[in-house]
Amino acid sequence: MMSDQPYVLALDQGTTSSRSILFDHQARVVAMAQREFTQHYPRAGWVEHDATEIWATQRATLTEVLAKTGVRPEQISGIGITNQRETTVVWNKHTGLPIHHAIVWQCRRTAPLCEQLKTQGLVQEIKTRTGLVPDAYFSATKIRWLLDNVPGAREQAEAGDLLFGTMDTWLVWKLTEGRVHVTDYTNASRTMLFNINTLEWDPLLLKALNIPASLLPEVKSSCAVYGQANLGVEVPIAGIAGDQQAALFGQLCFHKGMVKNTYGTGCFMLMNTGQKKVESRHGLLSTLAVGADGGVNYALEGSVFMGGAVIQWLRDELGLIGHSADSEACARQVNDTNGVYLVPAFTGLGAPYWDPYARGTLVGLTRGANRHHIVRAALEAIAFQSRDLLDAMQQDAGLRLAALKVDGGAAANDFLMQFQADITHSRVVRPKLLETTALGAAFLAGLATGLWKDTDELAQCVAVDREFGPNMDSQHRERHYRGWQKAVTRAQHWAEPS
Ligand SMILES: Nc1ncnc2c1ncn2[C@@H]1O[C@H](COP(=O)(O)OP(=O)(O)O)[C@@H](O)[C@H]1O
Ligand SMILES: O=P(O)(O)OC[C@H](O)CO
Repeated sequence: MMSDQPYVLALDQGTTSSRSILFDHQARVVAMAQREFTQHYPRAGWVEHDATEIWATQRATLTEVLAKTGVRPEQISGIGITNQRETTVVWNKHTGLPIHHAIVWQCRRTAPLCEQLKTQGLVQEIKTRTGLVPDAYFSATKIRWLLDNVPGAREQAEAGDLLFGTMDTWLVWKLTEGRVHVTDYTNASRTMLFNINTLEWDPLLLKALNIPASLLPEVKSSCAVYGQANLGVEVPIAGIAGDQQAALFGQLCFHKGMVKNTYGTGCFMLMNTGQKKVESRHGLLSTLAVGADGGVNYALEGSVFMGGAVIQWLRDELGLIGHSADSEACARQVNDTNGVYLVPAFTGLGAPYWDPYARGTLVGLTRGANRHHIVRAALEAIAFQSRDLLDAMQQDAGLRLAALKVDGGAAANDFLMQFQADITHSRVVRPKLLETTALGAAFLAGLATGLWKDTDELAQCVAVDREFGPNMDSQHRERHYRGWQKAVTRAQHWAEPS
């Protein structure tokens, strides 16, 4: 079989773009295609995507990759799907049409509903059952909002006519032409409706949020055949994982204590904690991940909402740079930030602060501050937020990390990576292939279909590009970090709860 089907196709459905990447048996990228799609901001703090446009862009990239390479669908052993997590779409199962735009993970519209959950005394129940904190970030309150606000939705849901999905579920539904309604454990664990102890949808939370169970997909392992995609011939969909868990797998963090940090739109640091769920005492989440055998492992996660997105903001809203990559040269024009700190709390602060009312703040400005200082402060902010996560993680796990594995688009920035090593006093290890999210999905699908036989074989496919060693004296490091912490206090609790 291997010689006839030497390829695996990863569909990476991200927050700002849909990508398809074709890998060969050595996990080399044969071809890649990418399409951006529209970000809708109907009100301050609200973010939506059109799921129909997402499907169109994803399908177009798939077609493009095959056309570019001349690879035929029958040569593909399997499809792996990885996706922006939590983003919620609800559709009618008869027409296949979404009832509303998808509500994106970044969207803050359900913050008041989360306040209600807190006053109902559900904080501890949510934490124990789902590993999460009541925050607008997760899918549960987004589903509830759709049922309460889209005319007729509640009645249709009660009648069993509606289906819910995160983007993995939506893509599988489309690829199988409405035959399969499924998700995997990692995506389910981000909904705030899934019990990560029993590995089942949680009846108490469904009741508390008034969400009919008939909306929910079947939950399966991340490494399994879910159904056949119709690409002219049938190709098995054989791997699904939320993008951060896929990156953890793609970075070969199958075992307890291994950590990766992804610098994409947001920053997401995950530590595999093996078969044991670790409950954080420092504002991190417990979530599901994928173990070496493709089965369920637990992870600690720190989620930062604004990572590379702050660089896009410098580019698109402030016009300080022409391209994201220009941020590096711009930051290197100056030796420091001249006392400037930027806290990019544009959609509140995620871990470890969980403050939906925090807002972006630029502090420490003096007459000498220029655009180079601000750009440098933005890059440093990405690393400071990651240090917040790493400190919390090391305290929760009771260990000191020797090395941080990094990936994602902004990990290409050498200035950022060096500053990350300096400010965390850790080695930072960057792989040759930064697309570890897609790689993780490809690995899962390749394992499920027998393209690769085990994780030892996967390890042969991954190579290090560069390591960054810490090079900042400890006094300077801690003084600078204290400056960041002070700046964070200025950003917190800024917006008025509505
Ligand atoms: N060289 C760079 N320096 C800093 N940021 C970068 C660089 N290249 C890309 N980025 C940022 O990384 C993000 C894109 O990374 P990517 O992993 O593709 O994100 P996502 O999967 O979340 O869409 C963008 O926010 C972009 O601004
Ligand atoms: O699409 P990304 O890479 O920004 O990832 C989004 C995360 O999955 C949100 O939890």
